[in-house]
Amino acid sequence: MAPQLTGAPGSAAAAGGAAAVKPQFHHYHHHRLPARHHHPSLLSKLAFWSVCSLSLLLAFILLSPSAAPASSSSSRASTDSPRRSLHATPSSATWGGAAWEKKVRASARVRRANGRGLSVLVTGAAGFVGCHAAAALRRRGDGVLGLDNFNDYYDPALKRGRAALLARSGVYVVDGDIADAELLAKLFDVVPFTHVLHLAAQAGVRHALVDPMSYVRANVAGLVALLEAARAADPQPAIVWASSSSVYGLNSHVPFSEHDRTDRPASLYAATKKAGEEIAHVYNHIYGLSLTALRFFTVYGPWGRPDMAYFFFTRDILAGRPITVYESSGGGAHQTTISRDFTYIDDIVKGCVGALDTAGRSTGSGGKKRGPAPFRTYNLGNTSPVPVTQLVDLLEKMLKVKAVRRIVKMPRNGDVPYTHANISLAQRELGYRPSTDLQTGLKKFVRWYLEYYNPELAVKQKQHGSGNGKASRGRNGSTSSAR
Ligand SMILES: O=C(O)[C@H]1O[C@H](OP(=O)(O)OP(=O)(O)OC[C@H]2O[C@@H](n3ccc(=O)[nH]c3=O)[C@H](O)[C@@H]2O)[C@H](O)[C@@H](O)[C@@H]1O
Repeated sequence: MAPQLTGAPGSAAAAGGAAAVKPQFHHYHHHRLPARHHHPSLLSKLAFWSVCSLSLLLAFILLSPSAAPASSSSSRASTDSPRRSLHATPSSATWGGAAWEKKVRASARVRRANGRGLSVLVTGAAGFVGCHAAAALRRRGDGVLGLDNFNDYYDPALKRGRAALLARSGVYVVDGDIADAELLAKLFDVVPFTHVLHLAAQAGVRHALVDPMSYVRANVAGLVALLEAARAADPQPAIVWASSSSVYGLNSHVPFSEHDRTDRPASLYAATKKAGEEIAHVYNHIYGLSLTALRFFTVYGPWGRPDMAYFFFTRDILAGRPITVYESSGGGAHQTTISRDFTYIDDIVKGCVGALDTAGRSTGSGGKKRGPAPFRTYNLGNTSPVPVTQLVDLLEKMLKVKAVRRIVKMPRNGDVPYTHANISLAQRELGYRPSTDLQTGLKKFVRWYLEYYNPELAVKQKQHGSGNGKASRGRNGSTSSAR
């Protein structure tokens, strides 16, 4: 791991920019009615069905982020001046213009001495996994361009921090949304990407109870927007993308193998990832896109996601706040303890890079399939599940603070009790070999966390090898991240 990235952020929450939608379709329905010859009941029926169709159409448009009007594209087609993205993002992103294109090209340029390398578009590059993967690719000389909408699912400052690190190593992260078809078309136009590492997503299992539509926008509509752009691109890139261990849902056959059932998701998040796997199959089948889905198992590490348990447990333990630890509500052979196959970020990054390196080519061009292309699915886990209670024990030891535990029965919030990856397929075909156990990886996370959020405590712990856990809050504030 490069010194600047001793941990990693997970997949960035993507898409979902609220587009201003102008309903321009009223006339379409009206002008089809020959007004004079209608019987009153026929008229009322027609009026009724018109209203129904209009409502449906309106609902569809309002719920679809890719529905931004593509009007006035000609006036915006100039490459000479920057323009606002069609999809508002919290940062009011701009893109376009000659200087912008130059930056995009420079970032995506392969830097290996032999000139042979990948040119990769990394979506969700300001996210946890995205930022680490982009940095790893850049380190070996591949061309890397990032794309992220910097949304506020969790503290955007953390995402900006990751993007700043990438900028220092020469990776530019375009501030834009995967659902912005115009932006994607432009990117593929400017750079003939060989690969896309698609990590932009709405992540998090429990948040789907709070904002279900954000999952549909990012993980379904956003994925389709990306695949549409990729299938129309010439050359078509090979695509490697983040699915999730959560697709195994209520599967109780362990360890989870790629051959196991994935048709019983326990959360909307899982259902949208599963939908993504099916959608990917369609694009592989019709357009010859090379598609590889990676099922990540609870990825953790430095620069991680504040919405994940290991992260906010750390924050709350340090602040002396109680943490809620779920215990099994019983039933099922493997469900006595809530456990996760926690997987360290560097191992996940190796899996991503292995998947990119072994991805066969897409066979289509300009939207036309020329032959069968690879369609692959791999588990990327650690293959050694650890109970969540043990995770808390480890954190207490490393932080030197006793946690205030509130033990509660696991609520029906989309969580599954147990995950355990069978990784033999990834081992065989990607050369994937995870090498970091939870204790080692968590130590690296805690070191990063203290340095980032609580540098005084970090120094104290380093100097004295002990801490009282009540040290002052760091310059970034240990409670700053949104959940
Ligand atoms: O592997 C995956 O596919 C998924 O991993 C994580 O989901 P999860 O494993 O549920 O990770 P956390 O949300 O960090 O939860 C870890 C464990 O802590 C437990 N937990 C969570 C929250 C809490 O307050 N208390 C608690 O005991 C959960 O039930 C779970 O067993 C990510 O959040 C998902 O985005 C990802 O797709």
